[in-house]
Formats: sequence, C-alpha cells, structure tokens
Amino acid sequence: MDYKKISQTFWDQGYIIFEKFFSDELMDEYNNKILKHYGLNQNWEHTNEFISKSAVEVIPWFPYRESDGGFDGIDRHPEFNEITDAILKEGWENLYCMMMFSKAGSKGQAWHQDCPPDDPKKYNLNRLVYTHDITDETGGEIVIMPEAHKAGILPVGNPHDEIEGQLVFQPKKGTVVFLHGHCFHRVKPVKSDRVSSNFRAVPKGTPEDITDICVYRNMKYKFSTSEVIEERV
Ligand SMILES: O=C(O)CCC(=O)C(=O)O
Ligand SMILES: [Fe+2]
Repeated sequence: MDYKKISQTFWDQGYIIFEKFFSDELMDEYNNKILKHYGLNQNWEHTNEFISKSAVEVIPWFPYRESDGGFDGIDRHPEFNEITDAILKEGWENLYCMMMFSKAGSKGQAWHQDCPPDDPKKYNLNRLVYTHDITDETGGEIVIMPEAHKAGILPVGNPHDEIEGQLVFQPKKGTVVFLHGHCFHRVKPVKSDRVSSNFRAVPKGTPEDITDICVYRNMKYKFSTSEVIEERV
C-alpha cells in the first residue's frame, strides 16, 4: 500500500474508501453477531424530540463498553491500523467502537458533522466498516460532501436536502470508509434493515467527549444530556 498517497487523498478529499477490504467470512460472522445483539434488544435509545428534529433513526451499540467487544478482527487488523497511522501521523487512539442499526423504513441520518468544526485540529476520524452490501434494494446509501472538512460549519438548511457536489456511495460488504468528522455526511432513507459499524479514532490528546455535540443543519445536539443546545435558523 502507498501510505503517502492514501494520506494525501484523505486530506484532500476528507475521506478515502477501500472496497472489500475485509473478507466476506469475517463480515458474515460480524453481521450475524450484530443482528443477534439487536434481535435481543431493539429499543430506540434516543428521545422522540431528537428523532423527529434531526431526522436520525439509529440504534447505537458500543460492544467494547457494554460487553466484551468481540470485533478484534477489525479493531486489531494491522493494515486497517497502519492506514490510520498514515492519516493521523502525529499519533492516535481509539475513541470507541459503535454499531448502528436502522430499521427498514426509517429515515437514515440527516446531514451532519460528528463534532463542531470550531477548531480544525479537534476532530474524530470515522472508520466505517460495512458488514453487508448497501444496494438500491437496501437503501441507506452514505452521502459525502467532498472536501467539506475544510469548509467550516455545515450550512443551515433542510436536514436531508441534496447539496450540490455531494457524492452517493453504496459500500459493499467488507468496505471501509475513512471519513473526517468535520466532513458533511448523511445516510439516505433505509429500505431494509441496515447495519453499519464505526471504529472511531481520534488524534492523540483529543477530548474523549469530542463527538458529544453533533452539528445538524437545523440544530446542534448534545447526546449526553439529550438536549438541543442550539437551534440553527
Ligand atoms: O452508517 C453510516 O454509513 C454513517 C454513520 C455515521 O454518520 C457515523 O458513524 O458518524
Ligand atoms: Fe456521522
């Protein structure tokens, strides 16, 4: 792998995608494990106000916090972490591993930045891993605004409206998307049950609560207190 080129591409675009990076066998095993978890516990974890305002309908699960992990085939994968080394040159640490489940017929996720872009040096790195194919049939495409990690704050507007220049991706099983937390992104409406996973990393020294406040086009939302902390109009 040309790590220098990978890093350059990431920092130019705000994201970089590796198709079918992980094996089908590993992805099938993990997808089943994730579905089994949600089969046992399919409760909405967010408040109704959050769901209706933000147009996000996702049930998160933190397997390394809530149970004994079990996804080291990704978390400890040498090349996966070497790419991370190349992108976050000054050193990094794991933030958390989050599984996300969206029911068939749910809205997906509105445009957002995972954390406020006030300080360009304070951000999270998403390492999104798709354990099943995203297709026309499943919906739930990820939409990314290239180079938006350099664009400051997400413009005010309708939560799901298209933005000129956006790119729509249908990651297949085993694909990894490295995505800067300040880069605008969203998830299109979900037609069949959708699973995605995020092995979030941060540059060394980044506060642990970096993703507590999420920026949407109509508000800033604080997860720890379930509050809209700013209406954006
Ligand atoms: O599920 C996805 O494809 C994207 C999720 C997302 O926005 C995130 O993990 O920050
Ligand atoms: Fe996100």
